[in-house]
Amino acid sequence: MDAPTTTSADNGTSGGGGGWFTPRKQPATTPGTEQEPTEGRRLAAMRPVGRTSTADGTVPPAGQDRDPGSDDAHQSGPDRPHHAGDGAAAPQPGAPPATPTPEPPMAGHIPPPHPTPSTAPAADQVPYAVAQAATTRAQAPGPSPFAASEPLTAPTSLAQPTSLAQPTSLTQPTASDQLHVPAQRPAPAQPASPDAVLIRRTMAEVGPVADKVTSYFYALLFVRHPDLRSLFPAAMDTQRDRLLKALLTAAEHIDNKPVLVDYLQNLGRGHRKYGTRPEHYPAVGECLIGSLSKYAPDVWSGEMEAAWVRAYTTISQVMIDAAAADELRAPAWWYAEVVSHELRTSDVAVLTVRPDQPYPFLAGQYTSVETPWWPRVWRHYSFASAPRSDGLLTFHVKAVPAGWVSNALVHRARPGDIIRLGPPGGSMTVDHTTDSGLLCLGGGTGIAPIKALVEDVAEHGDRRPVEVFYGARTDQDLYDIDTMLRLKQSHPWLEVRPVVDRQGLLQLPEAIREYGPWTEYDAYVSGPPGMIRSGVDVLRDIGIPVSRIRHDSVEELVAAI
Ligand SMILES: NC(=O)C1=CN([C@@H]2O[C@H](COP(=O)(O)OP(=O)(O)OC[C@H]3O[C@@H](n4cnc5c(N)ncnc54)[C@H](O)[C@@H]3O)[C@@H](O)[C@H]2O)C=CC1
Repeated sequence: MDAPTTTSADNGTSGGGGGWFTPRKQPATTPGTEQEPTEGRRLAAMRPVGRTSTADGTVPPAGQDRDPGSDDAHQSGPDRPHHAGDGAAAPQPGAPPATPTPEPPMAGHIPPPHPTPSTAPAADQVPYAVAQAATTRAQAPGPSPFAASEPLTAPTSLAQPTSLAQPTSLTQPTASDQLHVPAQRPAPAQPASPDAVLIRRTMAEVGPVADKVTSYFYALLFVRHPDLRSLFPAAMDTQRDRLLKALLTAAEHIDNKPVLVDYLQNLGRGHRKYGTRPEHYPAVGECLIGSLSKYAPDVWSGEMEAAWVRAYTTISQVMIDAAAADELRAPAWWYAEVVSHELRTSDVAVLTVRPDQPYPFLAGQYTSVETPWWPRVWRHYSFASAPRSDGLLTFHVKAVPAGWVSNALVHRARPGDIIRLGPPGGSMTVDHTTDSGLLCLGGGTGIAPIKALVEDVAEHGDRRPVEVFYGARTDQDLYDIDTMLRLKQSHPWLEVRPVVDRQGLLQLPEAIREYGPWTEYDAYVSGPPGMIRSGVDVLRDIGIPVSRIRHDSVEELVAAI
């Protein structure tokens, strides 16, 4: 994600407010308690997780604590890439938002405030299945293999409304923080509900003017609720529409409850790090309705608005419930100190950090990262190792053109710097209930989570065959090949095959055709969006059912710019 970002709404809040929606359940904490009050204490109390301190209090090089195959132990080797990027032109900290002045809000558009949670439309509108899931989930990320059947990728771009009945292509960009879950679940083959029909009608109408809708939405939000501005990055140009896209994506999938609940719960949990509170949701809902009604005047009606209110109420409630449940078991974010920074190539660095509190995650997952140089700008990166006894976390970061976070992490970060981490996400994890082989495709820095998966299999002692195809553009770009070959030497069940592009004649996915058969393998694909797309195509073509193909959300990769 960051590593796959999973798409992530690198920013966001929810909120806007008209009062027509009242959260059913309020978290126990009061506004702000997650953030400022604890921040100073946590920074002051930064402590090692596991055994990382030496007798003199210094932190030893991360590699000293790792097993032979760790990134930290690795040396040499060319290297390379990472993530899709960090964004557009780097903004100046504190730069004003690129939002236009909104036209006067439409008077009387938002229904009057609803006073009590119990009578709020939300409570009644949340389907049982959704409500139940919202209260029973939010536990550990879980190994949740998600079987990928058709990539029901979220819809995406405002300009391209999609149908649940028609799995969208992997090319669809989406938004949100943990949007990758929906991309890999099957869509129910049932007729769209009346609300879904209305919502899609709106989407089709606003699609051609998506940019205007986005600009207006944020302008409205910040003008009406200036207090929410501080929850967003100073420069909004590259991520201003992620929140809106996430909401629209969710609304469009309002019929697909299993996918929607997973997605929204991740979204709700992920929004804790932005400081999002339940009371922010009505503000966002009001501005969402205001924006849509303004730009879809020909189809907008009371019936249409009611459908959106119901959808948003459901969406909000699931997010709020997930965040509240998460509050009981995990911090909104973790501070982490950089303890090791190794430049593998001119643009790829391997960073190891020590979180201030234990950080539970599963091999194959990713997290979001915020640097001190770009406040509130978050990017996703995969964990490059399975969970370690010393609690350290390693990331592979490639500095991409105009990438704020990636360039900061590669070229600016040094041991001692403090970054923040969001919660773990992603379902590209090993299913330990089977003994199927693993066919892994890692392109560029996409090798990071693949390495974690290999370590995970090794730690379980499964002895399952694991075949890794490691693709790169040049020999120098195989920055972690030494590590992978060391792992291979230690584990007879592991095969590692570097695949260097032959002037574009042979790219990673195609190389697997020369080996096999792979029909008994579970497949894992990690790398740039184009590689994931073609990788999934090749895997299906050689007979691996889509339900056995796992990858992070392409949308997140795209969003991780
Ligand atoms: N840093 C991290 O933790 C993770 C990063 N990623 C993603 O991995 C990507 C890595 O970027 P780079 O290192 O620059 O990789 P890259 O662009 O150099 O590509 C690596 C290899 O992937 C294959 N490939 C690339 N594009 C392809 C296409 N369209 N079709 C078929 N094969 C293709 C080629 O074999 C290429 O050599 C980024 O998009 C990043 O978001 C994914 C997971 C984790």
